[in-house]
Amino acid sequence: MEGVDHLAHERNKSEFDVDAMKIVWAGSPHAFDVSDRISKLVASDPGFRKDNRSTLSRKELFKNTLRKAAYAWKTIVDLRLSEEEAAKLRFYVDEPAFTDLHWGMFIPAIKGQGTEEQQQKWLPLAYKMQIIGCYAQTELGHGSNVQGLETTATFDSQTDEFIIHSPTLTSSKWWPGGLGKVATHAIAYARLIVGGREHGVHGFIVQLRSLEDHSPLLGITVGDIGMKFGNGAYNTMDNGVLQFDHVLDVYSIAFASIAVMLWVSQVTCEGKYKQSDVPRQLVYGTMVYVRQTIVADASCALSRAVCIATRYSAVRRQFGSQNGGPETQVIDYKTQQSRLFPLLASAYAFRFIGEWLKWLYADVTQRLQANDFSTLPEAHACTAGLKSLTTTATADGIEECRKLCGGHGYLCSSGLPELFAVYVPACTYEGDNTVLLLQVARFLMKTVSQLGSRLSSKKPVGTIAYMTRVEHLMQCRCGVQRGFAELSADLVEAAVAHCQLIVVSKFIEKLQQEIPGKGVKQQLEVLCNIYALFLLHKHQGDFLSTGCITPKHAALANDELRSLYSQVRPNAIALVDAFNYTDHYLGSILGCYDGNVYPKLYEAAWKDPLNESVVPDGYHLYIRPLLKQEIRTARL
Ligand SMILES: CCCCCCCCCC/C=C\CCCC(=O)SCCNC(=O)CCNC(=O)[C@H](O)C(C)(C)COP(=O)(O)OP(=O)(O)OC[C@H]1O[C@@H](n2cnc3c(N)ncnc32)[C@H](O)[C@@H]1OP(=O)(O)O
Ligand SMILES: Cc1cc2nc3c(=O)[nH]c(=O)nc-3n(C[C@H](O)[C@H](O)[C@H](O)COP(=O)(O)OP(=O)(O)OC[C@H]3O[C@@H](n4cnc5c(N)ncnc54)[C@H](O)[C@@H]3O)c2cc1C
Repeated sequence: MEGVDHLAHERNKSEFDVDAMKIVWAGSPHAFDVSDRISKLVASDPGFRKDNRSTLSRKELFKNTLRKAAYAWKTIVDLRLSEEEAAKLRFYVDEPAFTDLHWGMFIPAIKGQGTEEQQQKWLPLAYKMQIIGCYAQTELGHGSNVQGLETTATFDSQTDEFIIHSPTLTSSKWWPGGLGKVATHAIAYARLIVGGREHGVHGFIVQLRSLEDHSPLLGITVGDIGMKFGNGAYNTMDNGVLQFDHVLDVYSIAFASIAVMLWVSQVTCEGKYKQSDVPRQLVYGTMVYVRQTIVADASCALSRAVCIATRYSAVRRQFGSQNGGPETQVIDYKTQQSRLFPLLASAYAFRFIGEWLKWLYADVTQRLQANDFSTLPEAHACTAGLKSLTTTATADGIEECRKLCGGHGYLCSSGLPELFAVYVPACTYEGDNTVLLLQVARFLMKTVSQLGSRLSSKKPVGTIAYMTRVEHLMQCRCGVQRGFAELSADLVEAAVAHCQLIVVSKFIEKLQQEIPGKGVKQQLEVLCNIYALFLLHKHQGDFLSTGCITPKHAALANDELRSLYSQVRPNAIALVDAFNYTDHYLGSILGCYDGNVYPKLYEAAWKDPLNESVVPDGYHLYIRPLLKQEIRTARL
């Protein structure tokens, strides 16, 4: 029945202050207020409806996304929302679109790598959306290997301009989000050529389309690369293909390139190239920035899936009826708990590691401004490794949540298939997860060779086993005289172990902070222990081989896990309520707040276009002849 909370009995079991946990999840009372207000604003506005996406054609879907993006911008302007509120609104609109790359990469690239002069030129236009930008780095032939990019930017000292060109088919820019049909400008990465000499990959701001009629400019060929995984999903985004045919950068100011050249290097008006003495990898700065935001995104995506699966697991009953009584809630089965609760713990773990990574990125950015590059290698390794670890775990976790919901998890109305389809490219974009782990492995090898076996002593006591595991994995690999490439698969395992050590240690450090609210810290301690012991159980071979735990310890850890699952059980619904997601944002009948699943599933079925007629199109043409044997049947 509408209005009845079918999960009230679960909510009454909670042993902690849910409202206080909401603040912890949001990060602060202010952050909670903004999230709560904006999520309800979006949920209550029919202009942001999203439950029909799976029934639209690609063109209808894309046009609807453009409508929503324009409507969101109008809402932001009309309500005079702050930058923080506007970002939250785009988050809760929950539709991959060109705006993600405009705000998420194009603007950060200019802010992070542009000089004052170029920021003054481009940022006001970008903030007012008078230009729409994308980040055009990947090419048809190269994505992971940035130094393999083929697009060229040749400096013409006669005209004081750059000629951007795609010399080969494989040099076509390929994948940039927003590029296909919307972006008017790109930050394009190209090989800089000055005076016949090549100076590696640099970034350039290039105008792609007329601001008058949106037609591609002279020398620009641009379009969409076609349908992607899943039906609705990421097909709201116009990932594009772009070719430059000797584009003279005549449509914007003469000096086209962004200041990464002025910051990392310079091209003088006389056509002289001056390499400054900063690490050339600063040209990758935007990727480092996005990787740390992707870690925070992982906690959002995983928590969304876990909220759906947890609420549905409390609603669903299957088997176990005693004397005609109610069947057993599937959330009470130990197998369901052993699959679901580690994901609940991971969602909280990724939330806190995302907070720490945001601090680390801000710290390294501040140091870079003072020409202090001392923490850049660690920042690169951490952002690369944690992006890889959290996105892999989240993609796998969303799929596990779908399976935890049985058959109904496969319905679009569960919200899980689309969430999976939209999320999984995070394991690839912003750096293929294996390629990024190889960067971490390289960092660990260097650290071991510099520090000897002790990778780091600065870890909480509870992580000794985790630290010993990493050192053991590294010693086993570094000890043998074989090349990095030969050992890379093993070193990637050590890299994963290192990242897991960081997540566990930052969760423990979080618990050392002052955390207000009845029972809140206790619940987080249970979740932290679940996260740490679940991984210890999953990788117990590594831990046993280090000798720092015995088989008896491993057995005790497993017993403790079961006990911890029992402690979470009465609090599970409250722990996912703490995410404070609206039904609109969840987009899931199985995860609806009131747990009134079956009537909503049944009602939703009849809304499918296929049910607009009781006799389907095609019956008279194909089925009736079949049934009436009017088609000559093969001799049996
Ligand atoms: C439900 C949620 C739904 C959400 C939906 C939202 C939708 C929208 C979201 C969209 C978000 C993002 C869109 C995606 C955008 C992109 O994909 S942009 C393109 C991303 N591309 C990449 O990430 C490419 C990956 N490759 C690289 O980064 C480099 O090629 C690589 C680092 C692998 C190698 O670089 P090289 O230049 O070849 O360097 P090496 O020789 O390996 O190393 C040399 C030294 O440099 C150090 N290094 C490398 N990178 C960095 C760095 N970034 N910062 C600092 N230092 C770096 C490296 O450690 C070596 O150091 P050493 O010599 O060992 O001391
Ligand atoms: C949805 C989506 C959105 C995107 N948006 C953008 C965007 O806005 N802008 C942009 O510039 N790009 C974008 N990209 C491109 C993305 O950044 C690249 O696809 C990504 O960096 C991976 O590069 P690749 O495609 O070349 O993969 P590859 O490197 O070709 O990966 C193929 C396989 O090779 C393996 N491999 C590669 N190198 C090594 C190595 N050295 N050692 C071991 N294994 C290796 C990988 O692990 C992988 O298994 C997007 C991609 C997607 C899917």
